[in-house]
Amino acid sequence: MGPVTTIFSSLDTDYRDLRAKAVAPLFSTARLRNASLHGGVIQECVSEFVTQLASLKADCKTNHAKLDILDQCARLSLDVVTGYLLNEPYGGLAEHQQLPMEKRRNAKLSINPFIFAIVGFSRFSLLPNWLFKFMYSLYSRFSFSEEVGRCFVSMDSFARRLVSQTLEVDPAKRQDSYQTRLLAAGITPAETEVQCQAVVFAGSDSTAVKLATILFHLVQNQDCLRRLKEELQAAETEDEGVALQEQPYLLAVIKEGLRVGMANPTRMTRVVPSKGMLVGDVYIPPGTIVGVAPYIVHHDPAVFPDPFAFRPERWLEGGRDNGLKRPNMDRSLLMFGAGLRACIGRNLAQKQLTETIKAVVKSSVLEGARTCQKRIELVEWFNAEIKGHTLDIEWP
Ligand code: HEM
Repeated sequence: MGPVTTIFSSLDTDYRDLRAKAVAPLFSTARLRNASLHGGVIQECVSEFVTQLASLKADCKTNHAKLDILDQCARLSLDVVTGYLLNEPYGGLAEHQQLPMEKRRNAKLSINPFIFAIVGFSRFSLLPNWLFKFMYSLYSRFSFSEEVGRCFVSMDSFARRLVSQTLEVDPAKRQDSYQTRLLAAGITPAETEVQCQAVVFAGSDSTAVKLATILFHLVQNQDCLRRLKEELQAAETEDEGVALQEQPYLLAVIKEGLRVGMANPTRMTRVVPSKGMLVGDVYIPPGTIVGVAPYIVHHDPAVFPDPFAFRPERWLEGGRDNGLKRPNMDRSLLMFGAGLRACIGRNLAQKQLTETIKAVVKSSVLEGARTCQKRIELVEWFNAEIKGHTLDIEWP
């Protein structure tokens, strides 16, 4: 992000760890659970998302129109990440609410160009660094538009305002947040602003792509949708607060969605440390850049037969033992990366997915819908892009 090294881009372990450890408690399961209870920020965003989906559906049905679920998911993810981590939703869901229905249905989230600009330069990220820098400077020159500039300014002033509001409050009385924690760890306000922008990008796009992919497959597999609804209804009639392990089909749908959803399809790179390493009987010398690509391992037919099919049942075969853990298959799941540099936001992402899918399925809003394309096509960069930035569904 400009001259600032973020949690993502840092190669210096101490630099990265100071920042990542400062914000880690925000992703605890207890904190996330509270935010998903009635009145919590995640619950409020999800509930608004479902309400909007229902009214957009009614309008689409009357007017035989299509709805872009990717854009709806992008609005939700943006508000969940900002509302939960920065204590103020950016306003993705509220945007365009004042427009007449027809315009609202066709309007796209205004901050998209900020997200796409970052996704865009990730296409060069696997090049050697000197070539990346060259390509990036060319790309920035030719892809820059006034709209992109406006989005960066808007995101910049959002982050600046939140950080300066935090600084106005006595440190002992500050509300817990991403910015509060970074400032308390001694990070400068200027850097904190940039780290906040980076996490907005990190958390919004990937979660939106995964969620839209799951909804897309549920629309295409109305039997899955029915089975999920039955499971959720049965859980509701039992005790309040049924543990996720007691909803195996929901868990299986999410796992399968995370497997087939390609938010980061290309290889996660690592550098072989000073002693070198053995992979099987192959010695890889120190300093070699190695990597594994989720696209390859998630679609390995030896592990996942018929790998491009969305089949939550594959996680249930063999019973409900171990909370659906299937070591042979789990080992091939890399959607959040692996090791010390794995995704720090995975709990938040999974919570958003779980709560949203539950609420969408219970609302019946996707019943009878169909997708406007057979399959999802990607442009395969580090952050994959769904072709055309659109996933339309309709209710015939
Ligand atoms: C389904 C949604 C998400 C997916 C698929 C995803 C995926 C990833 C992947 C593949 C990496 C790189 C891991 C590696 O190199 O091993 C990563 C890193 C990261 N993610 Fe996520 N992510 C998601 C959601 C989030 C959210 C919600 C946040 C925060 C709000 C977040 C914050 C980060 C950060 C800060 C890193 C850098 C970690 C580091 O380099 O130390 N992500 N994510």
